[in-house]
Amino acid sequence: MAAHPAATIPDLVNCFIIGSRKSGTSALQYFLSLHPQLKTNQFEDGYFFRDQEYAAGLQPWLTELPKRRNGIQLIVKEAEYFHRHITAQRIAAISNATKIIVILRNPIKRLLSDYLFMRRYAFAPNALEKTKDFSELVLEVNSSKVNASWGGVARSLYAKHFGKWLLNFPRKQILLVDGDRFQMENPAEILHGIESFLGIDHYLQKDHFFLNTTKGFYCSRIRGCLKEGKGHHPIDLTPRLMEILRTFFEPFNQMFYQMSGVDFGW
Ligand SMILES: Nc1ncnc2c1ncn2[C@@H]1O[C@H](COP(=O)(O)OS(=O)(=O)O)[C@@H](OP(=O)(O)O)[C@H]1O
Repeated sequence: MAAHPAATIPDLVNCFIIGSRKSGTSALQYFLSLHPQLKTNQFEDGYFFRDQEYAAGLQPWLTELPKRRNGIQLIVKEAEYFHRHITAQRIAAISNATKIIVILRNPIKRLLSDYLFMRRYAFAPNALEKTKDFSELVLEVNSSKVNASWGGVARSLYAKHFGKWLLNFPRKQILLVDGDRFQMENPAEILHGIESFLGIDHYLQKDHFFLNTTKGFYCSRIRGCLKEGKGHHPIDLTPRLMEILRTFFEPFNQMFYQMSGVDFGW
């Protein structure tokens, strides 16, 4: 296990929302931040997988986080942690009592969202997503074989990533959230379950939220919707490509259901 300048601090952060990327992590964090017993990070900094920052110790990282007061829990959201395997080991080494929330969406929908996000916002001008169509990236050249070496596909192989977290955290310390349901329904019921998981008061109610029909997403009545940039119109895939992707992901999904004990029905 990686050495770290800090001693183990059992409840350094009460809970991490670790991903997966493009599954609704921001909405989950935003809605939870309405709870008076929760504080959350403002920026995602990838601290636990960035070797240089991690080696510098906890103090600089901690100063960026909200201060915890009695009775207030700290939740840190970093959508990249789920598939960055070193993170599980490093968090467990420092803060092994911390709880973990994983929100997951249908892996094909997640992959599409990931692609569209990179196409719009990737910093690197030579990012493949900027110049290539989805179908060019997702299949190997002149083939109907899925290109599993493309990061977008790899990030949707949930069994592979979840296994690393199970090696480092007891299953009961990890809560799985259905990101498709979270997006489509009033989020209050799922948030109720999260309040129970965290051991905090049941505060968030259905009437804290409303469906913004223009955006097609639930928003907070008091604080409004998530910032622009969240919520893309999906692209249509041909039935053939859809079938190739379904067949490809099926065994990984089944493996994930077995490992987690939850059948998401993807
Ligand atoms: N209430 C609400 N408002 C806006 N968006 C919502 C909401 N609930 C779920 N979602 C879905 O969240 C998707 C973005 O996921 P993340 O926040 O995890 O993305 S990120 O990895 O942090 O960039 C985003 O995906 P895209 O639609 O592809 O942008 C949404 O589908």
